[in-house]
Amino acid sequence: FINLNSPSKKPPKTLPPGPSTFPIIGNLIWLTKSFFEIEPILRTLSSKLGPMVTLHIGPHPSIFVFDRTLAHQALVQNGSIFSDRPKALPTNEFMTCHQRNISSGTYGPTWRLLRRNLMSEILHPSRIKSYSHARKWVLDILLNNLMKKSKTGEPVEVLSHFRHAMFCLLVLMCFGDKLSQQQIEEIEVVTRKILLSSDQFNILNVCPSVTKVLFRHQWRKLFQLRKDRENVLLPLIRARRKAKDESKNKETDDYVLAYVDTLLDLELPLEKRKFDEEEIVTLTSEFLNAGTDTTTTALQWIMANLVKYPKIQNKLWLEIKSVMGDNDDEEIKEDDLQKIPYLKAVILEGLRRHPPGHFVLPHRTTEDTVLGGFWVPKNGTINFMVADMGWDPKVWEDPMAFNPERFLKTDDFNGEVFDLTGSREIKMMPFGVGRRICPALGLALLHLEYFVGNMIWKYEWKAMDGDSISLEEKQEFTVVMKTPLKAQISARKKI
Ligand code: HEM
Repeated sequence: FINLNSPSKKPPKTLPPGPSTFPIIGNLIWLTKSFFEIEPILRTLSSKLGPMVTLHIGPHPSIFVFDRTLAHQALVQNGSIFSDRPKALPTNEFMTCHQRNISSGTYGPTWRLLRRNLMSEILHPSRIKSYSHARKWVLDILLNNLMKKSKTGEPVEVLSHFRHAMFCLLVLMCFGDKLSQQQIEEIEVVTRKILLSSDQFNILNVCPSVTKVLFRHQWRKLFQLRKDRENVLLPLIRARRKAKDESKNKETDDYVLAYVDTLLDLELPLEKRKFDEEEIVTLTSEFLNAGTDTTTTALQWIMANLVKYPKIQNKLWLEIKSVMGDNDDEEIKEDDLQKIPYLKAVILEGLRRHPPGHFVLPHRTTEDTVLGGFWVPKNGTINFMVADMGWDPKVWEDPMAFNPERFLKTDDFNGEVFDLTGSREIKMMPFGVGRRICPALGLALLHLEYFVGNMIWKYEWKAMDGDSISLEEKQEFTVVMKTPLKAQISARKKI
């Protein structure tokens, strides 16, 4: 790795290899493609060209890295150069109030302030603990809904139940109050609409001055989506501000600090003003997007594998039983989770085999630099092949098999519990690594362990007669099951 600012180094000026392309038109065509369409093309290119591949997408080269050692060199060892985000495409810029949120924010004081606020105010372990009654409330909703549905005798299509549970939880963390199921559903509908429509608006980013005329209906649709989001979220933000002003949010038993509370008084470091309402809508909507879809997707993949492989499900249940004893009526408490190492192994294996995102969010370099012997230009976009790293046969034996046992062999990890942050070495990176690593890694793992553990403890899950669970993938906002999981669910018999 060479820092080109060092005068003694002669920089190579060769970009990583890539396919030949028609200038301008070729660049524009890539812009219209989703990551899911690009992924297999990149894989084929990498098998011929090596661990780094360049595509010319839009005005700057986009570099894709397959190699975990190079990912570590870039994101961990040289994080200050590789942690910026590219300038947002026009449609994203519009939806994020000029990138004024965490995930698309440029590497600088505003991003730092927002990220630190989220991590210290909401994602700090003691604060996460304060939401434990919310998790119990949501677990009851989820278990009741699943059981109600299964009593009809029909196989249960679980995805909508998982998603609703995650929305109940994240909406509560975001806005503080237990909203009605109808209000939560409204938020769910508008958030999903925005997530699912992002590819549909890709075309608008090709010469916006032209598409604003040619595709004005599409632009109008995008405006309407932003308005719909505002209509649903703004009343909640205002209600919380009013409550704060009137009662100074007395620390009563019911009171929990919500994400929106922490945003109301925050001051933009450069502009020296508070965030306006539209910006707070963007930030709360980011919280809901980032927290619900990823976890819902992971939940579905993990439960699908437990249905597909009953032996693994049974082993997990027996291990839970060894901790819970005959307390069949009790749910697994959060403090009990760490006593069930096989549960952690199942979750890690789920995230390795089926990471919800097959890429990280695009990063941008702040300097000319060199990685893997190639030039990475300043302002170049660089991304990392998350799924491929978790499936690397040089690291993982029989990588496409679902085998949680691999996470129990601590000798493979120098006698330690597996480190997901990749700080010393990357073996997989479903949450990214380095300065842009998912700030909610701990919360996400807790949600997955708590809900998967309890769903297996309370119910037995079986495939429908004659049905084999298909692991085929489909790209939505995350990479989801092409055929959503349907299962027969029954209460565990007392033994
Ligand atoms: C299984 C669940 C989750 C997975 C697999 C996941 C994965 C990721 C990944 C891959 C990134 C991008 C890292 C990069 O660009 O290098 C990311 C960023 C982010 N995630 Fe998560 N995430 C999950 C859950 C959550 C939850 C529950 C929240 C919030 C409540 C959240 C909030 C964020 C935010 C704000 C960022 C942007 C960080 C930044 O740019 O500094 N995520 N996540």
